[in-house]
Amino acid sequence: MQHRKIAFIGAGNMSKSIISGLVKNGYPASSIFASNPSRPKLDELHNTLGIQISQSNAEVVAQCDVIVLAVKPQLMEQMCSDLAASNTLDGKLFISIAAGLPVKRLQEMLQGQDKVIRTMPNTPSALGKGMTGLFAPENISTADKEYAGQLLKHVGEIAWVNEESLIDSVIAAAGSSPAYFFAFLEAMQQEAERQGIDHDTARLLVQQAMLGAAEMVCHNPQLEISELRAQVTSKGGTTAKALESFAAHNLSDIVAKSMQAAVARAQEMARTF
Ligand SMILES: NC(=O)C1=CN([C@@H]2O[C@H](COP(=O)(O)OP(=O)(O)OC[C@H]3O[C@@H](n4cnc5c(N)ncnc54)[C@H](OP(=O)(O)O)[C@@H]3O)[C@@H](O)[C@H]2O)C=CC1
Ligand SMILES: O=C(O)[C@@H]1CCC=N1
Repeated sequence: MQHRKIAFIGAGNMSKSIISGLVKNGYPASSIFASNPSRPKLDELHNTLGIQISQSNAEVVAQCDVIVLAVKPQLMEQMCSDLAASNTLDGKLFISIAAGLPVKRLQEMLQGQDKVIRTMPNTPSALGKGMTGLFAPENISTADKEYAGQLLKHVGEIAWVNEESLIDSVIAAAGSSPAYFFAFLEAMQQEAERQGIDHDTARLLVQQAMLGAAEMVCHNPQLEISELRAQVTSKGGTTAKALESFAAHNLSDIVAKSMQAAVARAQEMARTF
């Protein structure tokens, strides 16, 4: 792929995850720039990954062709307005990773720059195991779409959606969902410890079971996930009892409502920011 010069505006958790994955998977560090108001995160990125850094957004933008908008949604408007004042944005491709900010709103914030692709990545990108949803409006060229897709393929799987509203569903299913799995594992580890297993062993038990389960899902695409569940569930056995307890507490409903809450928050952010 082309290794266009790319600037990450905001060097927080998500930028760090994507940049780590990019460098580990062969995107040249010399073509990756990041800016951030405070220094420590930049220094860490420079020292560990060898990328170019600056505390000035305008400075990195001036040197790059692709700009990743990676600040918190509530800070995006101010940051874009400051950038637009630098008069260095014409012709550049913008890739937003922000939750809840529609392309149209981002174009307004960028004061008329219209080459904006909206994406929703997740933090496992740092290990090359990311999942990113992408949406490109009609004015985006095939070359820019291909670049954005290939860029994010460096850090995991990608899925294009053809309606922008579906990006909110990508947030609920993949952007936010690593945290759901962490919360589930935390609860399991806690209960294993309560039952008498020591802290480290409890962690090993739940993390290895989760990894094994995830690998089984990935390696058996021909099987529905429900079939993999059935294979563990001996008639009259222990798993059946645990699953009965999940059902009695409406696990599916809990999950559905939580994902709907994530979508609703994304929609609320679109109205607020
Ligand atoms: N975390 C996640 O799992 C995911 C996050 N996202 C999206 O990624 C974006 C960033 O989130 P996340 O990385 O978690 O947040 P972080 O707070 O970790 O990172 C945001 C960074 O932006 C910096 N920043 C603040 N103001 C400016 C500015 N004016 N110019 C440049 N940088 C600035 C902050 O610097 P400082 O701390 O020094 O103030 C901080 O380092 C959000 O829009 C979020 O919706 C998307 C998918 C997943
Ligand atoms: O919690 C958030 O708003 C961001 C978007 C998806 C993951 N983190």
